[in-house]
Amino acid sequence: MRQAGTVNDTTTSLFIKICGLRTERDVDTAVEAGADAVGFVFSASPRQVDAATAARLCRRVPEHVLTVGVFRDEPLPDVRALAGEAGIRAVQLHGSEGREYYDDLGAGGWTLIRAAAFGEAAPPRCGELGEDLLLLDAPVPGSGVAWDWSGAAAAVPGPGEKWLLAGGLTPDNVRAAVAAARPWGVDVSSGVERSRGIKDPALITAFAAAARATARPPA
Ligand SMILES: O=C(O)c1ccccc1NCC(=O)[C@H](O)[C@H](O)COP(=O)(O)O
Repeated sequence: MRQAGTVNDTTTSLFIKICGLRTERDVDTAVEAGADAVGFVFSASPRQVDAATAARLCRRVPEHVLTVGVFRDEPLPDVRALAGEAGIRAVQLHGSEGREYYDDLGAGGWTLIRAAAFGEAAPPRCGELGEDLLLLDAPVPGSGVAWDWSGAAAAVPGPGEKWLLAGGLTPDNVRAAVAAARPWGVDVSSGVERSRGIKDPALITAFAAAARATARPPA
């Protein structure tokens, strides 16, 4: 069973995160499809949820699935308050939050996910800011825009590092994306939507099945 501050690393399957969930049906579909993590966006977005909604949705999520709150440069007290009220177990940060910000949330017991756009001057390394997991994304998060994943395998995390690939993934391209980038797991939002901010249960199920059928590349 996964604890706060850790992520499951006991299988050779890809870790699968479905992000931007807003309804009971979204959550139930993702859990039934076998997601390892579900994400709730608290930043300004068509997918934004408030703390009460996230709390209601989190209560439906079984213990073995990680609940993740997504933030971008919000004041730290707001993140603590929203994450606490919602009862989420992990915080995913997309902005320019620094080491002290990570340390504070880490001390609060939250699993920490650092999102970074690939192509930054210095290739990111998982753990640099105290995060448990790195997420390599497109320059605009949640945009559904793919990037050149092929550069990531060689240039970014070292062998065996935990990192999630995100940005423009879909049920149709996830297999090729994993072969190109060699991530530890995958994260999707736009690619499982029928219109911006509205999830499609059939696409969630198809994405999870396609990702589940793709073995995690060896470290
Ligand atoms: O989804 C948003 O609108 C959003 C807003 C602000 C910060 C992060 C946001 N989303 C993060 C994600 O949903 C994922 O981590 C990832 O970027 C998914 O991207 P995509 O599958 O390309 O939509």
